[in-house]
Amino acid sequence: MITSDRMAAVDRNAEALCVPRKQLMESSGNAVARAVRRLADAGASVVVVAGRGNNGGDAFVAARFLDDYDVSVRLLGRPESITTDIARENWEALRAGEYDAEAVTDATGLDLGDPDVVVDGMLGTGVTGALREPEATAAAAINGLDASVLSVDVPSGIDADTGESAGVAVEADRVVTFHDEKPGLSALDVDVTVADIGIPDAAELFTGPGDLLALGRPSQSHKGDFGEVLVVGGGPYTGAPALAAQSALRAGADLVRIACPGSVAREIQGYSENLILRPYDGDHLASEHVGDVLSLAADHDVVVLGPGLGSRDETLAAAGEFLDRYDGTAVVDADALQVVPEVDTEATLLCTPHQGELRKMGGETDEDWRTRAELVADFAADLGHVLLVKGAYDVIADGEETRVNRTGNPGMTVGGTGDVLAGAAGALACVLPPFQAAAVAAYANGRAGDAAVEENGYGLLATDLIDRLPAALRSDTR
Ligand SMILES: NC(=O)C1=CN([C@@H]2O[C@H](COP(=O)(O)OP(=O)(O)OC[C@H]3O[C@@H](n4cnc5c(N)ncnc54)[C@H](O)[C@@H]3O)[C@@H](O)[C@H]2O)[C@@H](O)CC1
Ligand SMILES: [K+]
Repeated sequence: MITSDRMAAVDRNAEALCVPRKQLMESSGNAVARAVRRLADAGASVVVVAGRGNNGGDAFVAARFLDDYDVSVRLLGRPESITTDIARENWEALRAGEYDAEAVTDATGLDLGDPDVVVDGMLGTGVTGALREPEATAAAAINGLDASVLSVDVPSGIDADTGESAGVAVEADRVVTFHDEKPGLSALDVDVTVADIGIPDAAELFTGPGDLLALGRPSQSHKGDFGEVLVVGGGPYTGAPALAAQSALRAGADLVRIACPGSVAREIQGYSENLILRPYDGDHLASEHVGDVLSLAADHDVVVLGPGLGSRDETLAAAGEFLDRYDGTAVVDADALQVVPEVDTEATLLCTPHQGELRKMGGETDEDWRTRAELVADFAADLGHVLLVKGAYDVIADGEETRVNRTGNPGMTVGGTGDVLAGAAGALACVLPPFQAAAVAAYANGRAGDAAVEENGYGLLATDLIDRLPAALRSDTR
């Protein structure tokens, strides 16, 4: 099963893995043509009704693989309004090849005749809301025929994720869907063929630019939409919570506060005017602070617990008590990680251990990343939390899904990069589910590190990563 959003991400990842979209479209169209061959013999009459998006593009390709059929293609709308280059190029191929391919601008002019087969390539995963004109009239016309109706990817008008339609929809006899089942199709009473279109497994297993699409920022965004993060850290180390906080801001959080000992607050006060401090007395986290930190945490979307906390017994005990009583979302990093296996919490945790910390948590690791991915997935399932295990290949697992991140470089073993990753994960967990937030955080953090090394060579500083996170989080940057 794959959702439309995930399919778009995988499609983009495939492109980044040297399998361009136009090749996917060619494979999709070819799969549709093969389905027509199973429905009717050569010479049969086929009408292809195409929309202006890539669903239509697939249908144009299918027509090219049916030269021994009596095929006519009807584009709903003007050719100039075709929304993608790859669909337009496939339209132009039909026109250049003098296929029977015409554009109709209103469905009243759409005369489908009495074909043996109709290929419904009007709309696929790009549909939003009830079918508008001319698609609505065209769908009704298609439903009125006694032809075999074959829908491309999804019956037009049906939401691929829910199987529902907001109005009229094509009643298909058969659907050829691509790459993987769509959740909404199993709800329909229709024969579904899942066609392999050559998307490498790597496009799903490895993080890539497609994973950033989920971050699309709605234009009309308001302050507070992108979340408020509370960093709970500092103790023997003062820089770590500041790095995590600045990273959370750069990764898109609207506001970040740091709950830290007074001794730490005095140190980092001058670091940056972007940091809002909530000091508690003393020089390390202890159980008497837990109540206040919990009520502070309640006013934030995500907590980042751990940077620079140190590993005094009473600090670890306090971290454990905080997690026992906290029921929100928390990124747990550094010294706080070791208490996670003991806590029994309602909280949603996103743990970011390196391999040494993973072992201290009771997990197993392995030099080979494939073996490591399996071990981490099993441990995540046992823990019941999301794990992001840092390494040359980062492994992200929640017990159901596993993803591997290949961005990053040896220069990133310098101190502080873990705090930057934790802060970025905290900001992303405000706007994404924790597993996705972890995958995107690993991908962007490594990408920022690669950009830093590309520009300055090795000798990377954690602050170099922070400055490069915004670019690393944009799916349009190369
Ligand atoms: N994502 C992938 O991996 C692949 C996708 N492919 C095809 O690409 C399709 C998705 O293409 P697109 O994203 O371009 O979207 P679609 O082609 O599904 O539809 C987008 C077009 O329909 C219009 N539209 C949206 N809602 C409408 C409504 N309610 N009434 C009338 N018109 C409406 C939009 O304005 C846009 O022009 C998939 O269904 C599949 O057929 C394939 O090429 C293979 C690979
Ligand atoms: K369709």
